[in-house]
Parts: sequence; C-alpha cells; structure tokens
Amino acid sequence: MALALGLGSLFNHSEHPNVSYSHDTSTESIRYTTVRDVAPDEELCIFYGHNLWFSSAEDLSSSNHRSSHYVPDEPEDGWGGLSAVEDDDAGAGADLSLDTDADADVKCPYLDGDPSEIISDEDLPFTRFKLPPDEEDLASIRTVDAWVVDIPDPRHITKMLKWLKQANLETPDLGHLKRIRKLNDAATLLLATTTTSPHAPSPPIELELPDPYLIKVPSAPALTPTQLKLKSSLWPTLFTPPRKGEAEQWSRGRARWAWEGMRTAVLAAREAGRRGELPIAAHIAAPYEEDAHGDANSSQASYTAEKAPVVFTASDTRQSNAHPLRHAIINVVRQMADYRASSSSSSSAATLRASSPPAAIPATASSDSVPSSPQSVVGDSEAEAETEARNGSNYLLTSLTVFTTYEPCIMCSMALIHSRAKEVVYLKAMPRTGGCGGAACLPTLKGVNHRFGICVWKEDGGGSWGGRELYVDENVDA
Ligand SMILES: C[S@@+](CC[C@H](N)C(=O)[O-])C[C@H]1O[C@@H](n2cnc3c(N)ncnc32)[C@H](O)[C@@H]1O
Repeated sequence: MALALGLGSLFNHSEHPNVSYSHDTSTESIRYTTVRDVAPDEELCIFYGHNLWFSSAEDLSSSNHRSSHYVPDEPEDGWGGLSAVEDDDAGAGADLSLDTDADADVKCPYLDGDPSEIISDEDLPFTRFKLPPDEEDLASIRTVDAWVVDIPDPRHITKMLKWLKQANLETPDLGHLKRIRKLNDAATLLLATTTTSPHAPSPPIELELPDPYLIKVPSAPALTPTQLKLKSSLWPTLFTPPRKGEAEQWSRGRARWAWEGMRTAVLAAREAGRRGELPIAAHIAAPYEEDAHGDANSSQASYTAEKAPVVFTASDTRQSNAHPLRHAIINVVRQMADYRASSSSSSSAATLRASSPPAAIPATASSDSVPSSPQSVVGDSEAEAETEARNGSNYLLTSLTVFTTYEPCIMCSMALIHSRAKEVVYLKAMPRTGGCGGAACLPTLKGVNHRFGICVWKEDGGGSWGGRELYVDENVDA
C-alpha cells in the first residue's frame, strides 16, 4: 500500500484515464506513466477504481465520457437530450430509441418455479456449443521453459523447499505442477519458469548442488487421463478432470441468472449505441451459486456486504477513444485488471476476498455495498476450487462467465483465453468475424492451453432482445 502525497494527490479520477500508475517497492514510490499522447492543456487523470465516494464530474457533465461501469438495477434517468445520436456508421440501423423501459421490462421467463429444479437444454435461453475433444498428442501440449536442479542428497530437499519460499519462487504459474520429480533414486526440483526467472536461480552454495538447467514443462494441468500421461512424461503434472455432469446441469435459477446477465449486457449495449458507439457490450457476472437464490427478486440476494461480488460491464469505445482495440471484451477485462491492480486484497488463488476496502492510491474505500460494487469475487467452495484448478488460478477471469451482445472477435476470444474465462454467452453470432464458432473457434485451436464454454443465445433467432434488434454490421469485429 502507498499513500500519494504532494503532486500524486492532485490527480483527479477518470473512466478514461490518460495516466496509469504502479507501485515501485524498490524506491518506495508510485510511478505515474502516460498511456497515450496528451494534448496541450489536457488534464492528467488516473483511474481510482469503480467504487467512487463522490459523483464523478464525467458522469454529471458528459455523454461521451459517461461511466462504462453500468449499474443494472439503477433507474434509468438523466438521459434527456441524448436522443440526438450522431448519424454515423456506428449506430446505423440500431434501435436507439430512448425507451429503455422497454428493455428493462422484458420479462425474464425463469422467474416462476423452483429455482433449484434442473431444466432441459430446450428450456435454456441459449444453445451450448459442443467442443470437439482436445487434441491429445505430445506435439499439441503447450509447454514453458523452466529451471530445474538435480538434488543428489535427499536430505537437501526440505532445505531447498524452504529456500524456494524465501526466494519468492513459489509462484502460481507452477501451481499445476509437482515440485519434485523422482526418477529411480534421483530427485529433481522445479525452481522457476524463465518468465519468473530469466536467469538460472542460484540455490544456497553450501548445499553444493549441480548447476540448474532448463527443461520444458506443461503450462497447464491435465484434463484427461491421456493428457496426464503425456504431460507427466515431461514433468509430474496435476490431474484436474472436469466434474461429471457439470456442463449438463442447469437449474432454473441459473438460467435466470444467465438471462439477467445478458439483459445487463444488452442494456449497456443500447446505452453505448445512444452515445454514438457501436452498440456492443460485455458483462462479467458474479459466479452463480446454486444455493444462493432463495430470494426470487435477486440472484445475488444471499451475498452479504463483505461477500458482494465483483461485477463489471463495459461497452465498446473504439469510436470515442479513436482506438481500434477498445472492444467491449477488452474493456471489461481491463476493468477487472484495474480492479485487481488497485485492490489491496491478497489473492492466493483466483478468488479475491477483499475483506477490507483497498486503502492504496487511488483510495477506493466506500462504505456503500451495493451488489454491483466491486468488492470481492466470491467463490463457492469445492466446486469453484476445482474450476480454479482447471482454469488455472490467479488469472483475471478464472471461474467467471462473460455475457456479451455479439460473438467476440478473434482478438477478444484470445483475450478470454488469456484471462481463463470459464464461459462466454453471446446474443448474436458473427459468422464472418467471430472467434467463438464464427470465422474460427479459438478455444479449440491446437495448442491453445485453455478452453472456455460457449453458449449462443436462442431468443428471437439471435441478435435481438425483446423483439428489438441490436444492429452491428456482420463485417465488424465485435
Ligand atoms: C486525490 S483528490 C484529487 C485532487 C483534488 N481534485 C484537488 O484539487 O485537490 C480526490 C478528490 O478529488 C475529487 N475528484 C477527483 N476526481 C473527480 C472526478 N472525476 N469528478 C469529481 N470530483 C473528482 C473528489 O472530491 C475526490 O475526493
């Protein structure tokens, strides 16, 4: 943690900051860096986080820079005068009428009935893609370079394990691998990947170990027995098979959760369209907890203040930012990254449990605790631990579902893989540009080391919500 004094305390907040910052522990300082060109007289702003304790001037004054953090259940107001959408390609054909109530009023079909009842695939709001089985041969296994050292004397193993801890080499990127490999009587210890340690780590001299050397180790755990065998032939790897039935079972409560998630994305997309952006939005929902849906009015009802989930919603901003990479999914992943970077919570696994509000700069402390405020991503026990293990811990979207209005483009699909999203649900397929079944299906590419589930919305034949079309040209990368 650090408290910025002097000039550092003068930065105001912006949802579209031109300055980013990082803590430099070696000099005990905060380093501020511009993230794009800055015009003469342009104010330098940083991003404080999503939990502001004041009303942002951006929210109050400008339609172009309204917060992309969308609070789904907030009454829609303050939009007078915004109906005059610039006539540009972005919103062409989109239904941009101000009738937001029409969207908000579309009735969720999963409200009535027992939320814990398992419903059939036909009754789900989307169709699930059946991904072909993983490629399973040695060549398709993704590896990383890692330093290992042979330990001839077994009495040195404990000392070395202690030393790994002291040397900060217990990094999460090796969490899916065993530390020791024993072949006959010889033990070899895994030290670090070359990402963590570009040069060979130096174990304590007094142990008189041979020099560390490089080998290739699997970059992800084994999901099938065949993978386990293949991967363990490189280095002993953990086996984290998908749970039986996990993919098949959807309860009515969970379907409702998905429906609400998609509605949030749709509302944000329409809002973006009204601002002259491409009407595309993405929403990261809090994980659905099967036994947490008692209250039929809120899928998040059982969260306590300390356990309020992190949810983020972002829309496409490539028009206003004049930046071709500001796609909705990239923006929403970035929100999560900013949150994680500005959060003081320790995240030993992917599960963030931010019990105390971050006190770092920017101060994001707020006593308010609405379900949409980023507080903590809560995970449900064993099931989530397993999903975490499978998805890899400590990634940005481990065990999380992303709802988005359009099939993510290839870049965004890759971003979902890099963030280890659990699944993506989209409203409209993009056969020409999509990376989740359209132009390509990134999670099934050979050598890709993570798979996420893909669900395509069924309603109205796809692409519209409540009978009102969301329109984006099919040649656009969504
Ligand atoms: C660290 S100070 C920033 C510098 C401060 N504006 C000054 O002149 O000293 C944080 C305070 O600035 C104000 N502030 C920062 N960003 C803002 C924004 N986007 N809109 C409105 N007020 C803002 C809030 O009152 C906040 O508590």
